[in-house]
Amino acid sequence: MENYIAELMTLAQSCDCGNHHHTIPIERIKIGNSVYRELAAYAEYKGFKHVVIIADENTYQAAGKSLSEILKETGISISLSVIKPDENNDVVADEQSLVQALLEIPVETDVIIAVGAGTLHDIARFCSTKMKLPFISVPTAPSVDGFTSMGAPLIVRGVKTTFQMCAPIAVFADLSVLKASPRKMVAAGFGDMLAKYTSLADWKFGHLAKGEPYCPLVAAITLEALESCVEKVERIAAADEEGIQLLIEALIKSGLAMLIFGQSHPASGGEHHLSHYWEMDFLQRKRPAVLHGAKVGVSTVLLAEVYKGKFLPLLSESMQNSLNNESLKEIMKIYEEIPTPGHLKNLLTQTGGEIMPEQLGIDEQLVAASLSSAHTLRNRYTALKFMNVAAESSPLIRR
Ligand SMILES: NC(=O)C1=CN([C@@H]2O[C@H](COP(=O)(O)OP(=O)(O)OC[C@H]3O[C@@H](n4cnc5c(N)ncnc54)[C@H](OP(=O)(O)O)[C@@H]3O)[C@@H](O)[C@H]2O)C=CC1
Ligand SMILES: O=C(CO)COP(=O)(O)O
Repeated sequence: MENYIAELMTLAQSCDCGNHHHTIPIERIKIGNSVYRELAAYAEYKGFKHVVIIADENTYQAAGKSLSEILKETGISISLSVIKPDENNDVVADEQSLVQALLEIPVETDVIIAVGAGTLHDIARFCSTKMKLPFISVPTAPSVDGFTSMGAPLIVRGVKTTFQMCAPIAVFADLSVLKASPRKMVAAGFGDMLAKYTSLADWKFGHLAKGEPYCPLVAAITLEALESCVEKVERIAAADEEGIQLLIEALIKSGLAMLIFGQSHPASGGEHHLSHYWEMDFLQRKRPAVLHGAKVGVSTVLLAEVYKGKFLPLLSESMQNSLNNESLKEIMKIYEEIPTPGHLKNLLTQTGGEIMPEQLGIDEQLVAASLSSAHTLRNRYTALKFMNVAAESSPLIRR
């Protein structure tokens, strides 16, 4: 994929959207079998003498152990930070995990290797940024698009907040490890991609309605990654080598889109804000975590329903005065083009993903609370925010 990165950088240079495009610092992206030997060769080439692997019990068993053995053969010294689970037995990117990782990274470390899924990558990118050390990404499951992004959604004092940190300098994704990851994580990765239907719509909406920064190139990269998954949903559902490869490539591309833009707008709209709200509620009530991609898959179906059933009528009713007709038509078209909830459910079901909040233990009360409050978690103008802000200011509007 190095050619892909070079192409993106060229396209970004000629993009005239007016936004700053971040340089992609990723020197290598290897997706294949036996790529850990390539990682060891890369580490030697970079002159790294001391590496620290950040993993947890599961991901150490899935990949960290074999990677350590390969690295040892090269004479590189290895330290290990195995992040402890919380009282619900979940590994969470919160203050305790961040401090544990920082304490366990020796001063002589040259590079951090994140071995795991989304949470471990966010812990590693936080440490990497704060300790001014590069980090290498080793995904153990195709579950999120956070491997190549620069944002770290962290739980700080119980609130899920994204901090812009840094991207890895290289990614080594071993297909045999990814194929062996739990099927629920594959379904979650597909859910995180499907969420781009509503996130892309919300991003364009924020731009047209409030002039928020927007980049058509970044949107196109994300859309292309989304469509590549939908077109081959049956291969992803089969979780065979072709399916897993195309899913991890799409997740990596979506992460790159966020990285170029420097913010998560292309990948995270109202559906992510609902998911973050649910996650925080579960943490507060000490309930075991639900996979991020499972939540955003379900919240995408829910929002597709809300946007088509309530937002579109509301929009034509209340926005005619504040937007020119062309923008209004464009916005209507964007939300009309989101696939129907039925179609989204069908896609998620094929991969083994959940489709209804109650399947994830999210009850009606929590859904209702999230629909009226989740928009406050991010400073981003989405249709979800519009519905709430408009509802507050207009007695005509009922949620
Ligand atoms: N930075 C960004 O741009 C993005 C960040 N995110 C963030 O990522 C986080 C969610 O990440 P997600 O990947 O869903 O889940 P986690 O990283 O939290 O991992 C969930 C579970 O996967 C297990 N696991 C991982 N790999 C394997 C494997 N190969 N075999 C067996 N078990 C495995 C872990 O086990 P155990 O922990 O027990 O070892 C863990 O229980 C959220 O905090 C989300 O906000 C999401 C998208 C983008
Ligand atoms: O999860 C993300 C993209 O999939 C990132 O979202 P946030 O930056 O909103 O937390």
